[in-house]
Amino acid sequence: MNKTEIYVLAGFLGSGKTTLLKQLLTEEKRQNRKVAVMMNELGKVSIDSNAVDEDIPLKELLDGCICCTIQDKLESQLQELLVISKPEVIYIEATGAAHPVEVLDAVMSPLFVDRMEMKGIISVVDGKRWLDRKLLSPQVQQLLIEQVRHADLILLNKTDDLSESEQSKVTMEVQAVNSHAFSILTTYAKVPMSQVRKLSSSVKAGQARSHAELDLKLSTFVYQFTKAIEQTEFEAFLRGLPDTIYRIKGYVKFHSTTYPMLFQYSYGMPLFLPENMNMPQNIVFIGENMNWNEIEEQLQALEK
Ligand SMILES: Nc1nc2c(ncn2[C@@H]2O[C@H](COP(=O)(O)OP(=O)(O)OP(=O)(O)O)[C@@H](O)[C@H]2O)c(=O)[nH]1
Repeated sequence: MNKTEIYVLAGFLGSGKTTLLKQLLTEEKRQNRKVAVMMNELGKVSIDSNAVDEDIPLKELLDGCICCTIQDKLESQLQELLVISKPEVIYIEATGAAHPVEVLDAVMSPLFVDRMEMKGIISVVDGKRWLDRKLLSPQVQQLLIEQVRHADLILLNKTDDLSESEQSKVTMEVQAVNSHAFSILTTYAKVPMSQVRKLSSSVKAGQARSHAELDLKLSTFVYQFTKAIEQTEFEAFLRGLPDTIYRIKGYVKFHSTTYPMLFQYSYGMPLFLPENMNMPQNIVFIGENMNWNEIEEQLQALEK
């Protein structure tokens, strides 16, 4: 099964996400790739959807943020795209108010995570707004920083509004917040497609890297259980996890249960909910500075 590549376009209101989306769609079309788009806007009516040509499957999530109020809707629409349209790539434009960890969380559903390859988060930064960020409320400043901190590729956009010294200042400040992501100065979000294709933020079981290698940034890891495991051993595994794991969710089958249980874990708190049918035993992890290889070994040990 060919997996669909997923890219999340993040960045504050007005930074240039839709402008970027248009560039990417033009380039994908030129390369004859099958594309789909999901757009999330906070208002009741779509403003940016005319940026997408009619022949591209488009799902719109209006009047709510994908990271909170309309997560279920996102799940069903994404599943429909993955199962019916089966594009080679899906671009998801998040609202400017979305936190990257929560967007990843909303997108990586254990029900169909094996159909997709999370390629990464591309954050667009409005250079002037970044330099003037002290004028914004502390919450908004924090959001701007989080959107940069968790990105896999950063576009320092609207450079036509910046002097050369301001461009260097934005570059230095952004790299100080996130030195792992490639950052690039752009006007009208013109980014070389080769930079976009290079991204890869997910790790799948069996693909883990060398032992010492940490994923220094935010990354995701997917494991598929093939057997039932012992609940007490799983709970002991959870207690030993580092606090840089923000989220785990998925379906886990225990020796004591007939069907896999829905399992949710955020910021250290586990929750188990019984299911009454067989679910794919995928489990999704989202964390930062993680050696997923170690986690994979511990999970394999639970299955022995
Ligand atoms: N001067 C200048 N304007 C730009 C640049 N990139 C985008 N814009 C303009 O900035 C405005 C906002 O761009 P969008 O791409 O709509 O930004 P967005 O992040 O999608 O905005 P929201 O959907 O409101 O969050 C538009 O008028 C763009 O034409 C740039 O590099 N320079």
